[in-house]
Amino acid sequence: MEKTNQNQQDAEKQAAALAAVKYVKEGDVVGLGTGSTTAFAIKALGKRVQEGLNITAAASSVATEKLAKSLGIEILDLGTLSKIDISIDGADEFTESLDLIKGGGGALFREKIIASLSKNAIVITDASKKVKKLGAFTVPVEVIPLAYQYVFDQINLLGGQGKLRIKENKTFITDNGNVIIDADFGLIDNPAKLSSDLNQINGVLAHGLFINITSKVVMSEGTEIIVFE
Ligand SMILES: O=C(CO)[C@H](O)[C@H](O)COP(=O)(O)O
Repeated sequence: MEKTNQNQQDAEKQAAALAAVKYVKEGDVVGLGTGSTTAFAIKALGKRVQEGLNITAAASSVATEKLAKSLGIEILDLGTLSKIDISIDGADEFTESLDLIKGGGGALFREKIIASLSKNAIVITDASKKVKKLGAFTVPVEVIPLAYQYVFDQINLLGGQGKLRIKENKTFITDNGNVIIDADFGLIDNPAKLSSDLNQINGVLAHGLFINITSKVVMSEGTEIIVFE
């Protein structure tokens, strides 16, 4: 990506993050996603905390937990929570019907738990993430390692082309100790059906299709903030 485009995209990410952080209220339990857009939100939230806002938070990744703690945000154990008031997370793609592909950063499982627990699951994006149909971005599928080949073959039977995620010349391992298959299904006509088909494969911990979980998408485009809900 050219530098000016990158700067523009970062400015949009930050603007969406700042707009979303305004929804957080005193006393809220806040779910924190993972990624570069969410990092802008965590920093803005940290600032509000330093100014006196009382909140607690749940983190979707080790990286997010580390960043939040460094800013003075108290982190709760996700496994003990039955509800989250509001969550803020990014996405790799979204449609106007609020279906998403997530997991580019590999935190999809905990992100899905956080979004599922959230009364108000807010997604923040720059304008490049909005699509008519999901699927230009491959669907991340988190797989328990011993089921790798089985899941790979099942993805193939569903019409997908899987690829083991590699990062810095090594197999990418998630915070949960699993691997990720990035699955290319082409443009997806029926994301809800594909989501349910992937859920039924033994060995799949989670996949990056987020269907009917999101409350609103706060998107920044140029100088405008557009909210889809
Ligand atoms: O799902 C995610 C991590 O698992 C991220 O929210 C997604 O990849 C978007 O990342 P970024 O904000 O860096 O563009």
